[in-house]
Amino acid sequence: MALAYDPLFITSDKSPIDIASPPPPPSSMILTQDELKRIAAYKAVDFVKSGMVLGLGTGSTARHAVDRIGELLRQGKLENIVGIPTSEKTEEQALSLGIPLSDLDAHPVVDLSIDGADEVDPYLNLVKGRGGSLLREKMIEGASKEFVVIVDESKMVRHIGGSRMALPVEIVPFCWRFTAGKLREVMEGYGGCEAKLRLGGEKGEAFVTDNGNYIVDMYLEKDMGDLRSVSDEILRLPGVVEHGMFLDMASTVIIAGELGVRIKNKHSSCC
Ligand SMILES: O=C[C@H](O)[C@H](O)[C@H](O)COP(=O)(O)O
Repeated sequence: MALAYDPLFITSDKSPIDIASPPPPPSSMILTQDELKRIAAYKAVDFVKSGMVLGLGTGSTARHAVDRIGELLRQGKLENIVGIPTSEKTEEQALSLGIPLSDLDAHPVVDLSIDGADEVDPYLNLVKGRGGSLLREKMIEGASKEFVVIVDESKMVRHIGGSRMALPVEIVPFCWRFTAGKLREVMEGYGGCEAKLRLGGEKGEAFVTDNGNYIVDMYLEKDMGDLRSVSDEILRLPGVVEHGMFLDMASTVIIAGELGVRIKNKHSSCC
């Protein structure tokens, strides 16, 4: 499907993202958030080459990238792709598109992963997992030589947690209240948080991840400061499996906005 955007608007910015800059001049073309997601996704698929092992992300943005890869395979414009899905949902989508699939056991090194994110800070640190798929995503994207993140501009934040929405932590179901309490205690040293069990079904039961675990969503009260130190403390808690901060993992972030597409590369971002 043809995209309604002007490729001349694709820019590659060497400075940190300035989210305080004045709004762009009015554009005659109003794109929906989903169209922006698709624009970012299609741009990311330009990085894909025949023969690659690809990490296939999860969520409403990554879904467009997976669709596009399927389309290019069908058209014969891509060949010999092996996809490694980051969730059962993506696996189902990829299978329906005829994308050949494998896993990290068979392919411990992934050439390129493409995935969405819930937040991106100016240093390209991410929050992921609001859709519940953070563990497999972190394993596969952590094993990738290149990790391209695709977002619409609403995902850009000044600091991790800055959207005031959930920072997910995957935990084992055993005594989840105890682990949620420990997470609150840890976070007291970093500005405090509310920590709530994520619920999934109509009957108010806990959301269960593809790995059979629960998710506690942390709502931060302040900028946490030293993210590496928060990460280490959270991961030291015995009931915690993984958290949704993806620190220093993204090599490129593609941001689609009303004015076009900006591309941020890790090595051109600040600090
Ligand atoms: O668990 C979900 C994943 O981390 C998603 O990549 C993330 O939540 C972004 O999803 P979306 O593209 O739907 O905003």
